[in-house]
Amino acid sequence: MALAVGMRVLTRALLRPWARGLRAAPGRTGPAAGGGDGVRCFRSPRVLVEPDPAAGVAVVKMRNPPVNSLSLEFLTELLISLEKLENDKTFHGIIITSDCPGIFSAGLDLTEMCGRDPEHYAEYWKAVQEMWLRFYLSNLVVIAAINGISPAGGCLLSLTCDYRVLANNPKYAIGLNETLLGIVAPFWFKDTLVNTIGHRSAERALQLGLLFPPAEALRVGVVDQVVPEDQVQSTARSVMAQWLDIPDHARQLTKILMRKPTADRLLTERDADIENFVRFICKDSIQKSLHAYLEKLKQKKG
Ligand SMILES: CC/C=C\C/C=C\C/C=C\CCC/C=C/C(=O)SCCNC(=O)CCNC(=O)[C@H](O)C(C)(C)COP(=O)(O)OP(=O)(O)OC[C@H]1O[C@@H](n2cnc3c(N)ncnc32)[C@H](O)[C@@H]1OP(=O)(O)O
Repeated sequence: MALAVGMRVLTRALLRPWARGLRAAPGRTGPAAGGGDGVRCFRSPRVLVEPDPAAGVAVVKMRNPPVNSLSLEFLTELLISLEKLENDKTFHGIIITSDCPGIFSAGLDLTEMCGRDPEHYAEYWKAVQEMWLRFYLSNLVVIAAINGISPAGGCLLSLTCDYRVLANNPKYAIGLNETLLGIVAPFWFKDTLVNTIGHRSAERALQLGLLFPPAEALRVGVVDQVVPEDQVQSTARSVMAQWLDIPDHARQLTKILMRKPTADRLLTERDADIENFVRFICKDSIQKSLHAYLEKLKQKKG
């Protein structure tokens, strides 16, 4: 009993620095509907939360069609959903997955980084940082059930999770492919990849902008498991059950021990990182290449 209380105090002390200033901004979430068992179901236009209170797990489905690009509004809704689940003692784990067929997330929303003013770029980048910090340091067990392609920011979101299950579909690929767009993955994207697959593999993947198909993703360690498409959700559920078997305080403290130095680096350089991003993204050459890339995506259909 005394040990459990001591652990709770220690956990709070360790988590406190991240709790401050990391609250999600108010957004357009819909009213929470009371479930029959007293557990709240969260709804918002772009995030569907399916709670399983008996298991202590919620499935968070991203539905920002057509490609789950991480727009400012979508990021805000994701953060609010995460915060609500973290604040509800019923939940110990979340599974993040996509409601858009064939696409986990197309990454950062290119329209947020193209043709806007510096204030907008700063606001957007702060939201991207927030997404990374909040998911990376979440006290919940977070498992990615990756049921579609997951480039760049989509891969980053997966990398913040504790475990990644990828559907074995040759059309799907995952990786930080920023260099292919003529942009540079920021240091905290890089650090997260290095922490996951090691320095040498990360260097090669980042320089070449590699998007790994399932077998390669598993071999290099970008994902932990590749399973048939129809088993992605059930596999995520059974992995979650294993993780939830571990005493929560011990697991949470270990997660923080492992991730704190990486998160601290961004926390101490957060404003400078925003300034760097704004300077970089405002460059004519970068704007031109992002614009051309967006046009190419649009013309692909026609
Ligand atoms: C020294 C260093 C100093 C400083 C560094 C400082 C800062 C660093 C600076 C920048 C870092 C930025 C990091 C960026 C991270 C990112 O995530 S960038 C985004 C990367 N994503 C991609 O490249 C994916 C692009 N999309 C696709 O490849 C395809 O859309 C798809 C494979 C995901 C899906 O293909 P389809 O199903 O065929 O769908 P369509 O291609 O037809 O797309 C439908 C629709 O959606 C629009 N769209 C697609 N992706 C995005 C996106 N990421 N953002 C916004 N919009 C997107 C696409 O244009 C189509 O639009 P419409 O034609 O329907 O209008």
